[in-house]
Amino acid sequence: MAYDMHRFASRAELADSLATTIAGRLADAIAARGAAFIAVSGGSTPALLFAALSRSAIDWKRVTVTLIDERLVPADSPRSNAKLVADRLLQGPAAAARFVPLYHGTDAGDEAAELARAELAPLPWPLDVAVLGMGGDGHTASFFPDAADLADLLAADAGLLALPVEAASAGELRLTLTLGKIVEAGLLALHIEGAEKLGVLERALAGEDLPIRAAFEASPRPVEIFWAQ
Ligand SMILES: O=C1O[C@H](COP(=O)(O)O)[C@@H](O)[C@H](O)[C@H]1O
Repeated sequence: MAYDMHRFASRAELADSLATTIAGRLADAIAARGAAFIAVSGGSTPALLFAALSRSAIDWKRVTVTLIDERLVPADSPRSNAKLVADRLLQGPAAAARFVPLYHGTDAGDEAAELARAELAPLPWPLDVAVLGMGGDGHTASFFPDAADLADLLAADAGLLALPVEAASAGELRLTLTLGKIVEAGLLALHIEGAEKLGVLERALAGEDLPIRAAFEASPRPVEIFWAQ
């Protein structure tokens, strides 16, 4: 397991630094092949990051944005990660980006996964950037510790692209990108904030069997950890 730890004095500094790093990777991808592809997480953590990233002066019309994971809820639900992206990231210059959601109007897990796969398959894989978050329970993407089939989900064929996830602690049914597709990203960043999450991450890195550990184990390159108190 390899990683680089980037610590910041404030969450605003973290957001600016991570946004600059991501924008640089996207600009490099655009220069190299005319397009860039990023998957972002939802939840409560990324709002500041999204605001900073949305202001980046890159050629956003060449950028495709999708989600690391999603709750199977309508796009106007406050629980929707797509809503967070629409409200906070796809603003200003970044409004020109193409957004590919994971939720397509059904909350039936297998059907939702099939619809998402059809949208995801033609995208320009591998991801240039994947931004993971982590819950206080050690989940990342929608790999929840109490998902009955967690081992199968983590080991799923990367080519499946999207997997349905059911876990009591997750609330709604969810979709997640496969771990294999996430860790293929040219830049795999983990964005976490607060002492509690840092403690959870440290336990995972020390050997505790939490889902976040699987991302580090699967990643072929160092995971870039961005943390602020
Ligand atoms: O459920 C989710 O939680 C994680 C972490 O969210 P946070 O609110 O603690 O920041 C997030 O990475 C994931 O995308 C989201 O669906």
